Amino acid sequence: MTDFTDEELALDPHFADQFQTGFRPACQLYLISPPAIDADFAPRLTQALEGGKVAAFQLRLKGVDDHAIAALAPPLQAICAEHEVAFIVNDSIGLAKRLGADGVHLGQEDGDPRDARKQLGPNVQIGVTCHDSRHLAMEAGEAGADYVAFGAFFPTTTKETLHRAEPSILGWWTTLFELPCVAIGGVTAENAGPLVMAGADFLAVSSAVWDHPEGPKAGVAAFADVLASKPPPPR
Ligand SMILES: Cc1ncc(COP(=O)(O)OP(=O)(O)O)c(N)n1
Ligand SMILES: Cc1nc(C(=O)O)sc1CCOP(=O)(O)O
Ligand SMILES: [Mg+2]
Repeated sequence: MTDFTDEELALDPHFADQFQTGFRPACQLYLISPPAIDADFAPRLTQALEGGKVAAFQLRLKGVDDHAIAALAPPLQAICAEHEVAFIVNDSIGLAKRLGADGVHLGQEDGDPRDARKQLGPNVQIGVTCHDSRHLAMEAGEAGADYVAFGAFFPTTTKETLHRAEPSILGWWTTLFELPCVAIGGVTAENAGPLVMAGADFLAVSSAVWDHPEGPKAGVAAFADVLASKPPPPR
């Protein structure tokens, strides 16, 4: 692919003419696990999923080896299945395959989406971290990703982040491409409005749900209004 800078991509007024945009469903919640979990996590996950519609749950346990994650994942996977929530594994194509997960999320250093597709097949969702880069997002789309993730939009203590994204990248992406985009990084019910209005297909959220003072059910419920703040365009 030709290497345009992000500035060139943002400014080219004819770029949008090459693409057709289609129907986009309303913005949905993509729940990320806390960075570490203990024995009481399964009931907390159930509570969260009872707080409102959640499209996907990502098991993201940094520093825990794949065997340990494989041992604790099945009950969480079952809870997701009961609630019709896609179960996404972070970082590891092999673990996603071993668990029969609904998807895998890959950072820029976590593996090639083409390899993931070969190993996981056509029905498994593959997401790719694209930071604040239009170029990385187009590369991920070309490589067959099912969604691209931009961030971090706000300061977060869940992960050390080196990139800061602006809502305009979501507007740019959704104007040009049908492939869904995820907004991540410090997202709360209070600050998410501009991300939804800019066109985010998913809000990926961890601490705003797990650290909610009234518990994870209230944490998910708190997002209902902002998710509904931009109705999908009519068909
Ligand atoms: C939905 C979503 N977006 C971005 C990330 C971050 O992935 P990565 O850059 O690989 O960082 P780690 O999460 O692995 O620390 C994500 N996990 N999920
Ligand atoms: C996992 C992750 N990835 C990010 C990125 O910018 O790529 S920010 C982030 C942390 C998300 O957790 P919280 O909602 O608590 O900020
Ligand atoms: Mg990763």
